[in-house]
Amino acid sequence: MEYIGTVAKCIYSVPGFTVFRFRTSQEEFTALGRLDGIREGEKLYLRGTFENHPEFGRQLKIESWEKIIPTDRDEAVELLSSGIVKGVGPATARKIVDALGPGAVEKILENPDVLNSIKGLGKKAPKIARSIMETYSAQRAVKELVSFGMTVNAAQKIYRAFGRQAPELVKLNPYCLTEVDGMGFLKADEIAQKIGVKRDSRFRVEAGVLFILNEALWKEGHTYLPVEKLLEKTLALLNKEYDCVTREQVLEALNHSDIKAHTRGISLAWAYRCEKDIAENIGRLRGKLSAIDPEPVIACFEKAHGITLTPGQREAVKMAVNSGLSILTGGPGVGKTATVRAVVHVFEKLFPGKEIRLAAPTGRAARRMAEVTGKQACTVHRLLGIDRSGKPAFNRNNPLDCGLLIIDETSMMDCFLARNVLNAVKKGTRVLFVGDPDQLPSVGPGSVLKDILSSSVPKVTLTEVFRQAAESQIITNAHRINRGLPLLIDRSRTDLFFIEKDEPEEIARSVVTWAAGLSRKGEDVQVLSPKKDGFLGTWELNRLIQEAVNPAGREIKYGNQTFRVGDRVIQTRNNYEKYVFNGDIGVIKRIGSKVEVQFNGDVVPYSYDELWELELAYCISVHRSQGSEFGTVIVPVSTSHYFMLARNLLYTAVSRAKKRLVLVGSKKALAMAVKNDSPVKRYTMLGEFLNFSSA
Ligand SMILES: Nc1ncnc2c1ncn2[C@@H]1O[C@H](COP(=O)(O)OP(=O)(O)OP(=O)(O)O)[C@@H](O)[C@H]1O
Repeated sequence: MEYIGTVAKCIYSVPGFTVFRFRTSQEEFTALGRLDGIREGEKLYLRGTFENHPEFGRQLKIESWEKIIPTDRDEAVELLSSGIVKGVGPATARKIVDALGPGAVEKILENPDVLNSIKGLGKKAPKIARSIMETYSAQRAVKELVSFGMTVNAAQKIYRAFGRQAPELVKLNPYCLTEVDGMGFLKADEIAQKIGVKRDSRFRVEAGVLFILNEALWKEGHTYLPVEKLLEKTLALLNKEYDCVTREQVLEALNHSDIKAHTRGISLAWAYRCEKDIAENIGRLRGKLSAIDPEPVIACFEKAHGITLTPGQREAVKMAVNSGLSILTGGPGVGKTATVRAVVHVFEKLFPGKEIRLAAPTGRAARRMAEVTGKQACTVHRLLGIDRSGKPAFNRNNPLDCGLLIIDETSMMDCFLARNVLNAVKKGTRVLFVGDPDQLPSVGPGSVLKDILSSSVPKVTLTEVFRQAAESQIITNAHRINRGLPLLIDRSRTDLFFIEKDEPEEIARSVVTWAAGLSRKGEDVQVLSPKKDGFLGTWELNRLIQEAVNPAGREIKYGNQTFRVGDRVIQTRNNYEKYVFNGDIGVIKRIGSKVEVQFNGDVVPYSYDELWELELAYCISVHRSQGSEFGTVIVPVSTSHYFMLARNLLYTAVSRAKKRLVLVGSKKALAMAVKNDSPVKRYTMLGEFLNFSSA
């Protein structure tokens, strides 16, 4: 349906999205869509379809729109005197239209100098011209960008990023589009071809190299690629359709300021710098700070807690209180937490008055740390005071004021977070990293914990599983998996179940029955899947479990997901404005003009346009579950995701379960996963930087 009318009232507006009342000669209604820079009183052409919103009723969802340039005298006067130019009222507006005719606005757009010929406008002339240009420039730029072959949405996004010069910039180098959120190389390349950029242009080759390095960084965690690998991937990308780019051209493109060539290969310059910073910080912080014998204080701790620390735990306490930087590692149930408690106790006695800070990369891990140590713990983001723009308040110039900093779940720290943490530590502070290197690597780039472990930084690895922990079949089997041994299950006990099913459909049905049954009882239950797609992937299992546990109620559709009040959801990116982070799990409390999600007490509103940040969380990926523990964990194990069946994946999934683990699948798949110990190697520089600096 198409409509022409005027904007009667703006109701809600954020960049790229506006809700307003629209008045045509027949009726007035609410319209909403991806509009920018519209004002009350403006005349618009709208095309869209009416839909019925559960709360706001009938409203027009705009598919395309245009500001109409007035062509009759009254409309031209109305526009010019509508307030778009300060100080221009009806009299001046009439003067302009009298002089330039009913098409005055179009004439000004074509040649702003026409205003100079009108007597009495004086200094107002350039101001009027600028306002008119601005009013219509977005539309003109968007139109031109659309003519390059992009969608209106994409064109608006690009206009917001580059402003009025967007079409010129895109014509000059369409690969500048890769700087715009959500506009990768492939899209830019498509546009470049449409506007006739040569396939072997330097811009294209450079953009191709940067694309491959970014993909390697963000999708596979590599902070560099060996030259041959980079060449192979870049040439495959650029010569996919036609053989047009040579090896030499790619090598030449490596002389780009954003690219760093080094002994091992090629990095993005800033990623290289990041690992270098980590190594420099470690060099700055490491070393012996004291030579205290903590034994007498350890004895007090043992008396107070009624336990005797093992030799490994004693060594770890001694190491932590005397070293600038040290690492404590080990699998589940080996006494890491008890050691952390001892370190805190001993440090408090040895250095009274010095502050101790505890933190972990995720909210759930931080809460667990606080529970088990009885001390306050926070997320690393909060520790560093990371602000809305992602910048930390604590850094090299404004370091944290504490004597001891303990970070748990360090296997989850990617190189950017690790750099930020270490930047914020002043010399003299003792830093203890605690983690399990056999867990999956961090979601983000790098292999920080493993790389530091490969250096000569002081470390203690605990291996003995304590009696209490050994009583748990979950813990003993986690260790068996880690050692490549088959699972041992005592069916008379209730903490570990293996439900044997072969077909993916059967597995899915059983997973849903278990998940729905336990969550109806109010238990803390989490399904973990190795992948997103397919019958046993997170998308499909979420849909099935939602159907079983929350089939009806107030809902909102976004993409291929339906969110309902009561649904469990997960945040999928760090949002510093909302202070909600990748991996935080919440529950939808209300769906109105905003979707309100409760994360541990805080209710956070999401506008429709922000719903892409959320996913249903009845089932989440094993990667996302890192650093969290759940009462019951249910894991489908099928040969249908055989390529993902790696030992560290199963180990991570299993060790997320606190009280009960339910494995559903085939024995063959389970055996394959346990056997497959060839985790994909990440190409990182940190190990080399550290070994070089300590050599
Ligand atoms: N020295 C000790 N003597 C006796 N029991 C101990 C000792 N150290 C730890 N424990 C007990 O062993 C169990 C496991 O210890 P802890 O929770 O510290 O392990 P963890 O490595 O932190 O495990 P997870 O990573 O699974 O949390 C706990 O019940 C703890 O109280």
